[in-house]
Amino acid sequence: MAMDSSAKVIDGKSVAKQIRDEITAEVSRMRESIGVIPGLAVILVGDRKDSATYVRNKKKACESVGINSLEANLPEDSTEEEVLNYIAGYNDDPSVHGILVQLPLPSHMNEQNILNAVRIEKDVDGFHPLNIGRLAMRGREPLFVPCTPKGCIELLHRYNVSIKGKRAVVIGRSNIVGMPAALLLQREDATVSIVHSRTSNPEEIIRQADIIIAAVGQANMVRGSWIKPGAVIIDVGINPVEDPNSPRGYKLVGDVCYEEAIRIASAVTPVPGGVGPMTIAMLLQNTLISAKRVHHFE
Ligand SMILES: NC(=O)C1=CN([C@@H]2O[C@H](COP(=O)(O)OP(=O)(O)OC[C@H]3O[C@@H](n4cnc5c(N)ncnc54)[C@H](OP(=O)(O)O)[C@@H]3O)[C@@H](O)[C@H]2O)C=CC1
Ligand SMILES: Nc1nc(=O)c2c([nH]1)NC[C@@H]1CN(c3ccc(C(=O)N[C@@H](CCC(=O)O)C(=O)O)cc3)C=[N+]21
Repeated sequence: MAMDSSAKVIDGKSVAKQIRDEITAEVSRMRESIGVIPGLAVILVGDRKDSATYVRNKKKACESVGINSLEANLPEDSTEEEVLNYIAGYNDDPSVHGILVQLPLPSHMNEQNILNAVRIEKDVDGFHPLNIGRLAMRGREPLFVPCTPKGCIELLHRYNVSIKGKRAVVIGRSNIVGMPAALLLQREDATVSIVHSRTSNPEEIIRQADIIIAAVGQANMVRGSWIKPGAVIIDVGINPVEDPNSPRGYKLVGDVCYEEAIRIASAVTPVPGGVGPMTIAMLLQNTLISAKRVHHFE
């Protein structure tokens, strides 16, 4: 069995580019036929370096497809009320079709109050409890699906990985990635197990997976010996590790040991260049969906 040479790299960066091209075409068709330009508002509180980088990337991505981007940069010591005021302003602003509050928020703020305040019609992150609730229920449809899990499923679809009836294991159960990823896989008729920090024998469970979505935040945690030969691996983790050879002094690695995984899996997403760019593409897609929906534009 030629496991070694058959493993495929799932190129999230190029799929994301393809999706951005599709969005660019739709945005200009919409502008030309009804004169509406989709708008995304991003609220960033504090000056975490990683968050600032992500917000900058989101803004650049908006510009690249012709979506208007608005940005509110609030100081770390802002009050919850100030954040809520910005949300209220964007909720009422008809030029804004999507609102994203960058997470994590400073610890003195109540994340739940803030996420609840975003109008569900503009909840392009899909984090409002009503959207998550609908995602969890059979026969209901959320207005928006969370971007990172949506990007993971989109990669599986675009690489013709069938999900129905397969055993999927999601590692991690966070509100923003693991939990909605498990719900989406279940909606796609996979048989889903969730592994978390209290799981006993995680390796044994992970080894049964035809599809693995890893969203843990632990560099290289999943080893080659934990992987069933031929499994498909979506690695969401983004972990900085020291690297004296890089000009920044660090490099980014996933939650899965890539060098080992590529020898045994049938397909693997790299880090960087895997899920990250897809997250941003899905955010643009959700913003477009929102603008189309309010303006009844097909
Ligand atoms: N590519 C992208 O677009 C994105 C990437 N990320 C990256 O994905 C990773 C996960 O992010 P996020 O979900 O926000 O992280 P969280 O820290 O919120 O959640 C981590 C989850 O992993 C579980 N976990 C932690 N340690 C272990 C372990 N040793 N074994 C099994 N499970 C474990 C935790 O379990 P428990 O619930 O028991 O605590 C928790 O459910 C991070 O590296 C983050 O940077 C995040 C968002 C988007
Ligand atoms: N409300 C909210 N919504 C989010 O979607 C959200 C959030 N908060 N908080 C933080 C996480 C993280 N996240 C990423 C987005 C893009 C990349 C990304 O583009 N990564 C590139 C490059 C990374 C780099 O070089 O720094 C890659 O993996 O190739 C990574 C991570 C969105 N998140």
